Amino acid sequence: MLTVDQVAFHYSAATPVLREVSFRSEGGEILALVGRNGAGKSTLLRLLNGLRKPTQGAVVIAGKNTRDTPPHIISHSIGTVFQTPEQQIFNATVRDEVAFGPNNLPLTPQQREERVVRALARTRLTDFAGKHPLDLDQAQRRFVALASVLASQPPALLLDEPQRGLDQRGKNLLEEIIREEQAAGRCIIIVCHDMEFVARLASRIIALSEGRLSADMAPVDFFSDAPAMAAASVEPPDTLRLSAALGLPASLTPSSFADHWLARHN
Ligand SMILES: Nc1ncnc2c1ncn2[C@@H]1O[C@H](COP(=O)(O)OP(=O)(O)OP(=O)(O)O)[C@@H](O)[C@H]1O
Repeated sequence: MLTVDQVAFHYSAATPVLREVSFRSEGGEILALVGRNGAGKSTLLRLLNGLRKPTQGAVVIAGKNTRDTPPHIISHSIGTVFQTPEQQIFNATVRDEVAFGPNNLPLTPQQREERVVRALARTRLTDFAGKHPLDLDQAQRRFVALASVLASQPPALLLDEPQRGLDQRGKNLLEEIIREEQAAGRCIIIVCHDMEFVARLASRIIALSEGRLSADMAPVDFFSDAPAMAAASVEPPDTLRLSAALGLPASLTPSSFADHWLARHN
């Protein structure tokens, strides 16, 4: 469904930002894109959603090569929630914002309505449908941006620091929605600096270091690999540190830590 093949990119000829980046996803998985500031994560997102074209190599999403497909067509295959929701919200009501995607798809009025109602319900925005999105708080605006992407039902989702600014309830809701999208077979790519969130959710970690792919690993392997973490400037989540300190098998979540602990003491 998603192929990134030997991609290189530079904004100016002198400084390559991405080099020889390749990975694939068939969907039904959550890819966490990690790396230090300036490693090229946001640039890679812009290549994935077609806002930028690779200098070399190819990005192909749901059979469409971004090189010869306009971004508004690519957006039917890969929906983006930007780091700052204000970057993408432009309608005067939450409902219109969420309806924008479905209104541009070949759907019946009833199908459009169903998608909007469902996306509003999933993001707990039903009661705010008539409000101006910019009258909502920061966390709700993030969910407006997410709802508008969900309503279009693209096969792939790009989420840039989606958990930022959310309280625990918001993070739980976000996690629930991301897992549902994964279960529906979509490919979800999350740029994230929060390693607790990554450890809980990701099925794969794609790490960038100075514009190169430095790791494409399962989280449990990545968080047990000190050189891989150092290259991406990443610290392991607390449960991993604790399990390492106690000589227990690597645990990505408190519940798996508890299982290993109880297994040792029973
Ligand atoms: N529009 C641009 N024009 C020129 N250089 C840019 C532009 N955007 C980013 N860069 C440069 O490209 C490199 C990669 O930046 P990018 O924003 O992709 O990294 P990042 O991994 O997303 O960083 P962060 O975690 O801080 O968001 C950096 O050196 C940055 O200064």
